[in-house]
Amino acid sequence: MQLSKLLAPILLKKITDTIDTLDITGITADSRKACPGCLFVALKGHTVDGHDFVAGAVEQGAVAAVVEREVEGLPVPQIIVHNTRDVVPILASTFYRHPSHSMKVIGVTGTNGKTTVTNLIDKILTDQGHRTGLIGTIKNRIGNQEYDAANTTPEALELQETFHRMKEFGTEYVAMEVSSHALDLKRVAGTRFRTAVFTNLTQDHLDFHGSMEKYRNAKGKFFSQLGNTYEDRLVDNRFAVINADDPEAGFFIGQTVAQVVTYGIDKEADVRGLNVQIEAGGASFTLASFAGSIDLHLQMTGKFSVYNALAAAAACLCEGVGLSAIKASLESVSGVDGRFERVVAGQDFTVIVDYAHTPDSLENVLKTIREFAKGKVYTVVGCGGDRDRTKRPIMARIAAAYSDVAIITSDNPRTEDPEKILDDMEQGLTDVSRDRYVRLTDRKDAIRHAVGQAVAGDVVLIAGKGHETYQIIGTTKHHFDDREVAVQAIRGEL
Ligand SMILES: CC(=O)N[C@H]1[C@@H](OP(=O)(O)OP(=O)(O)OC[C@H]2O[C@@H](n3ccc(=O)[nH]c3=O)[C@H](O)[C@@H]2O)O[C@H](CO)[C@@H](O)[C@@H]1O[C@H](C)C(=O)N[C@@H](C)C(=O)N[C@H](CCC(=O)O)C(=O)O
Ligand SMILES: Nc1ncnc2c1ncn2[C@@H]1O[C@H](COP(=O)(O)OP(=O)(O)OP(=O)(O)O)[C@@H](O)[C@H]1O
Ligand SMILES: N[C@H](CCC[C@H](N)C(=O)O)C(=O)O
Ligand SMILES: [Mg+2]
Repeated sequence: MQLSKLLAPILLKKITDTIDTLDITGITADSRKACPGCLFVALKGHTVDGHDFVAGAVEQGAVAAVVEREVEGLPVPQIIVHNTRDVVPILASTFYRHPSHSMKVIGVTGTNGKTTVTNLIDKILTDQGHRTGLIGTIKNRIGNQEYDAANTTPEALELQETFHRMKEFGTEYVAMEVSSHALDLKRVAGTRFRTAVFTNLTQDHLDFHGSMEKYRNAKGKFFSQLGNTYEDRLVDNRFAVINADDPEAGFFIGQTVAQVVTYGIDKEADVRGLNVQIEAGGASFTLASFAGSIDLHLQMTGKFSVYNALAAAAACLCEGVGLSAIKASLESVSGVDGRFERVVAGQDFTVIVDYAHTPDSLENVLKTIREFAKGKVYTVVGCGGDRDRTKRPIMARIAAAYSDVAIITSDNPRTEDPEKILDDMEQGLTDVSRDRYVRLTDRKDAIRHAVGQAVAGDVVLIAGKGHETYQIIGTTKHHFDDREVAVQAIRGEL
């Protein structure tokens, strides 16, 4: 693509040399991925500054660079802009010819439930015979082809390239998770969304956002940007699907000019779950909506699963999918990888692996378990290193409050000292008696201990890692799968 065409929509401060005849073959923000003929964009990161790698990118073949400040001695033209992070999503979307404009992209944001809701939306739309794509924490998928996901929401360049490949494949619908980091770091700024879904807002990521208000405002941007240009509104409908029961529902509704569709259980809503029954093997409810009412029996349990099903149903009702089709798809889902996943290896007690890594999700999962546990509840839980420190004592307190025994342990300590993370967790246990919790730094020891104590009728919850198949210690990823370790522990092979 001609560089001058690519730069047309961008407000430039200065160009250091003529670019009239320059064609570029690609764009990258990572010097290590620079190819001959590409454009390099220098981003200031949390660890390093991309401006320090412009020369390296040029050595690898970059023919021009977009920068915030001129780098001395470069043999290629430099395009100087005010903020490269603002510019990169526009460049990415323009380079790939705005792929999100020709698909219906349904984005899901919220502290908990994004992966589950996107998977449910994807299931309903795929069952309708649509070509679909999925972007999220566990994996990205185009048709039947799966790709590893480094982040829940990819950086703008990777995202637009993924959209491009989806479009080439003939994808009609994309269900994607939109994290608050992505909103803050402008990863989705170049994306046109058909629908924005809000699940809930509770504490997480305070290390990154600084306060709950800033965290909420980051998510608010998703709704304020939805269909907010005149041109956008002329094209087709935009929907904001909002959890009416969340205390912040009003805030999110107030942010958007899109058509609001609410869902909920406790409060009046456009798509409502009535007569909710939670059992060990699933959840039943009546879905009452503007399209009629229908009874549903989910294989997934917990009130939170009803919310996730309602969110997915509301988003798909906006697409004109019929209620009975929605029911059939939702009822056929046995669960999502690593979310309330049962581990069965011949034992006479229940073992559940779940991705609860926030105070709210842990509380929800434990409340659900408490509703059907006949015996004792053992909870294995840790908190991630290099992440929100303030959630650590809260999560430990929740684990102890709802369990007979809480086993606090490590969950991706990353570059922090695992013992310090456990010290932080223990701050929440100062008034909990010592026989109600155990501290075992090694996650294998913690799982072995919980499984070793459990007898018939008991429940062991292993929380925090879900689908993850690794434990990050320092900067090294070691293979670790809670489900595998649980099976080994049950079989006495640990
Ligand atoms: C805080 C955060 O989001 N960090 C992301 C960020 O890393 P960073 O700011 O440290 O980047 P950096 O290493 O300083 O590099 C700055 C720039 O220099 C470039 N560079 C760097 C080195 C080099 O040799 N050459 C070079 O050009 C880099 O490509 C980059 O453009 O940019 C990286 C490259 O795209 C991301 O992988 C990284 O995500 C890290 C792995 C991460 O853990 N992110 C988490 C916090 C996150 O985003 N989580 C949310 C989900 C949360 C949830 O769902 O609950 C998510 O969407 O995944
Ligand atoms: N609607 C919900 N409300 C509260 N907790 C939920 C909800 N849905 C799922 N959970 C809990 O949160 C955990 C994570 O669910 P899920 O992976 O769907 O969320 P997520 O928002 O994608 O998380 P992440 O931010 O890590 O990507 C689940 O394992 C479950 O414990
Ligand atoms: N998306 C979340 C995942 C947390 C998963 C948990 N296992 C941890 O490592 O803290 C994050 O990056 O904060
Ligand atoms: Mg997710």
